[in-house]
Amino acid sequence: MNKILIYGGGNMGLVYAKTISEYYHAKDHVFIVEKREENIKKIKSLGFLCSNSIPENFKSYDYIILAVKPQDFISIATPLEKHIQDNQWLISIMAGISCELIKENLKHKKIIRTMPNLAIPFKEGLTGFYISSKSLLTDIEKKNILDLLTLGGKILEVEDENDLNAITALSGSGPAYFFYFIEQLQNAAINKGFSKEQARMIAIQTLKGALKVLENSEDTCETLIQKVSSRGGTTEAAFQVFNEYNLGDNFIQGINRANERSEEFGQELKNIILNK
Ligand SMILES: NC(=O)C1=CN([C@@H]2O[C@H](COP(=O)(O)OP(=O)(O)OC[C@H]3O[C@@H](n4cnc5c(N)ncnc54)[C@H](OP(=O)(O)O)[C@@H]3O)[C@@H](O)[C@H]2O)C=CC1
Ligand SMILES: O=C(O)[C@@H]1CCC=N1
Repeated sequence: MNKILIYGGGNMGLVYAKTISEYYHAKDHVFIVEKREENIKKIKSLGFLCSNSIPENFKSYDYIILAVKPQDFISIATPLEKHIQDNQWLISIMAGISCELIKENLKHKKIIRTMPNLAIPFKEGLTGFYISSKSLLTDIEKKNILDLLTLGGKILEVEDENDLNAITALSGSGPAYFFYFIEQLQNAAINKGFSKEQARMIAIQTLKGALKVLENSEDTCETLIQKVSSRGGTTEAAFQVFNEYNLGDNFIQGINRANERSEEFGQELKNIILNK
């Protein structure tokens, strides 16, 4: 059984701790390094090993998941550089931080950069990943890492690391886009007099139904939209308004901005390092 240390016990760090421990039916091979006192208390109350600094037996951990915010990477670089062992693989989930930047700051080559999403605990996540220094990865290590990433759902390897910025904007941030649209449907239902519970049920069931249709169909989304739209009917009327406001184009612009934001993280971190 592999031992895994998670640096950063916030939303995603905890998601990984829970997912890994549920899979192994054990918690004692997961260690979380977290700085926030209230988080440490919560993590310990869930039965995980946790402290605000690297544990004495750090060497015994096979994989180190970097789960702090991109701008906090620099705060973990110094302690990690001191302790990191040649055999340990780093699995970063930080948006926008390149393997090169991690390599330079930790003087360590074994890095997998990944981009998961919030659906990992339900095994319906999508994790894009890029392997830096592939030649250093043994078959057994590759299997272990892919097994670990697959615990959360589907995986997608990219050969060009820049594609991870796009994955971040698409499926990393993606759940939030859908929550936004669902919220609008809920708000519309509430405005029409339905209770909050009814509005939530209407929105969720409509989404589930649409997803089922899509998954079980070979039609494109465009064809499916046509199938819902009776000529001169309500759906067509809604789409006339959506098109008038360029909803689709605006949505894509938002995704493009998220992609740029992911690219910016790396540059911002470089500036922080330069000004230190
Ligand atoms: N949320 C999501 O859906 C996704 C997030 N990601 C990536 O995952 C990473 C984590 O995101 P998320 O979990 O949302 O962020 P959180 O802020 O919830 O979690 C990060 C945690 O790390 C702590 N931390 C910061 N610096 C240190 C340090 N030096 N030592 C120990 N702990 C530290 C933070 O404390 P404090 O708050 O006090 O700074 C915080 O509790 C990010 O890099 C993000 O890009 C990737 C995919 C999806
Ligand atoms: O919003 C963010 O920056 C992170 C990366 C993808 C999802 N959450």
